[in-house]
Formats: sequence, structure tokens, C-alpha cells
Amino acid sequence: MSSENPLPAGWEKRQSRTNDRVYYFNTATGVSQWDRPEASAFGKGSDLKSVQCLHLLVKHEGSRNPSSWRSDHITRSKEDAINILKNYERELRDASNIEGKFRDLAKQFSDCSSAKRGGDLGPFERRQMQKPFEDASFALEVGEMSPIVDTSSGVHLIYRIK
Ligand SMILES: O=C(CCc1ccccc1)N[C@H](Cc1nc2ccccc2[nH]1)C(=O)O
Repeated sequence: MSSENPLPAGWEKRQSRTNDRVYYFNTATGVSQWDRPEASAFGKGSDLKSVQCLHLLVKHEGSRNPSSWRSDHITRSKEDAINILKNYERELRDASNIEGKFRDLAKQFSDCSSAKRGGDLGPFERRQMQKPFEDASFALEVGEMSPIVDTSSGVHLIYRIK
């Protein structure tokens, strides 16, 4: 009888009903995974209730709603949208006051209605935003900026303020 190593804190081993496989349930985030976890379920970002972030959205022709306060009909390619964001990213990483610069750029250029609030989305909890956006936001420390994040709305830069 192999005495299996105990699971890291916060994880439960469960039996999948559909294909008779074992999976692992994270009791802190409610997320399940097939791979045996190596770190505690209570790692970085797992027990956060809510975060507050600024974001700068650049939409493109493939966005689910390719229009915004800036343009009735957005036709730029996704590649162009990514290049535009890369330029903002360079400006922000060189800025002495990243938060102030982020709010300025979001107010001028974000294709989200939150532009008028400097990109401020207010506090949000898990399961409120599109998953790639949520995962990127909850992985940030306060004062940290995300890499470029891709959602069905377009491509985003995210900056966590709380
Ligand atoms: O959904 C909204 C409103 C977001 C918002 C939340 C809280 C305060 C103010 C705005 N705007 C969409 C664009 C958009 N898609 C997003 C996906 C994730 C986060 C923010 C996003 N913004 C759009 O304008 O098409």
C-alpha cells in the first residue's frame, strides 16, 4: 500500500464521475485541476476577495462589440491593436508615476466606457469579469501592471490599484 504524500493545504482529492479519473479541487478558489498540486491552495491571489484595477482597452475588428465612444466602427486588425498597446506599455514602463500616466492614457485612448474614469473599473470580485481579465487581475500585486491580456472585448493592459 503506497503511503501517498499528503496534499498541500487547501486541496481535496476527488473522483471524477464522468471518466473515472482522480482530480484535485482547490477549496480556496473553487477551481479543479487534473494535475496533482504542488503548492498550497492559499497561494498568491487565491484568498483575495476583491481587487480594484485600471485598464486600457484597444478594440479591433474581431472584438465582440467593435465600437466605442472613440469610434462608431472599429476596423483596426488585432495585430495593430497589440502594437498600439505595446507602445503604451513602453511609455508606462518608462514613466515615473505609472498610475498617473495610466489614467491619462486610458482617459484619452481606452475603447471602454471606463475611459471617462481613467480606466477605473471599481472593486470587483472573482467571476465578475471575463476569465482572462479576472485571472490576470487577481495575479497582480498592488502597483503592478499586467502583460497584454486578450479577451473577446479586445486587448487590454491592466494596472492594480487596490
Ligand atoms: O464592459 C464594459 C464596461 C466595463 C466597466 C465596468 C465598470 C465600470 C465601468 C465600465 N465595457 C465594454 C468593454 C470592456 N470589456 C471588458 C472586459 C473586462 C474588463 C473590462 C472591460 N470593458 C465596452 O465598452 O464595450
